[in-house]
Amino acid sequence: MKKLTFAYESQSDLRILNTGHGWKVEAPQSGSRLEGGPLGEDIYQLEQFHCHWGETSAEGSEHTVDGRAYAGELHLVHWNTTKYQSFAEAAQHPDGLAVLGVFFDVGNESNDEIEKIVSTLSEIKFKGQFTDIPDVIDPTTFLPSGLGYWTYLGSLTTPPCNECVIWIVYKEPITVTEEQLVQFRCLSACSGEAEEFIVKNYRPPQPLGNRALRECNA
Ligand SMILES: NS(=O)(=O)c1c(F)c(F)c(S(=O)(=O)CCO)c(N[C@H]2CCc3ccccc32)c1F
Ligand SMILES: [Zn+2]
Repeated sequence: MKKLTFAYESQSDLRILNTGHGWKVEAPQSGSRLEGGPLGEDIYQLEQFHCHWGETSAEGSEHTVDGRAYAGELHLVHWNTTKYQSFAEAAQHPDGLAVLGVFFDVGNESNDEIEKIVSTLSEIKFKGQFTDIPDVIDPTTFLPSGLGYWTYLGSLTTPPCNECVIWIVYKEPITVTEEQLVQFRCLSACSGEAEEFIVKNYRPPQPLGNRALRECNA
């Protein structure tokens, strides 16, 4: 496969939302582009990013490697702007979306970019709340140093689970702290006073079936 190439811009004025299933950062009309690798000749534009976690650090990722789960997984969701006019249209086609997955390992040093997200979570405790992220976010800082990845054709892991995703999962995890994951788990799934914490929001891996998995050791 050709090398995966990023043209990621630092993003300011990003909005973070509590979806009731977790947090997501919207980057509409972002100038951040992804191409190459398994993406053929098309250009994919960053639409949003979010992440998945578990109630303990023994679980939380939506992919496992030889059966091993990681403490969480960041997803950078892109859509094919070469072929389709909107995200919604792209989500109806097998080559519509490209989602970059980055595993979280728990370690001692907190991830500064994730800290910019964590510092806003107290303002979006309840479902439906949103706030602006004051800092500038550079999505490339979420990526591990080693850019080897696995890729396969799969689906959204959230309803409607359209089979429209070219998954690109990095082999090397990034490090976050237990405290950062604890903050994720303090988000509430409800909009009202009732507090039902989003302690886990990952979908367990599904059978690979006859899907072909390819890898690139960048
Ligand atoms: N793991 S995943 O990458 O499959 C995945 C999610 F897991 C997830 F939670 C979300 S969401 O937007 O936070 C909640 C559902 O809309 C999306 N959002 C996608 C799905 C629908 C939609 C519509 C507009 C923009 C992004 C998305 C998602 F692509
Ligand atoms: Zn996801």
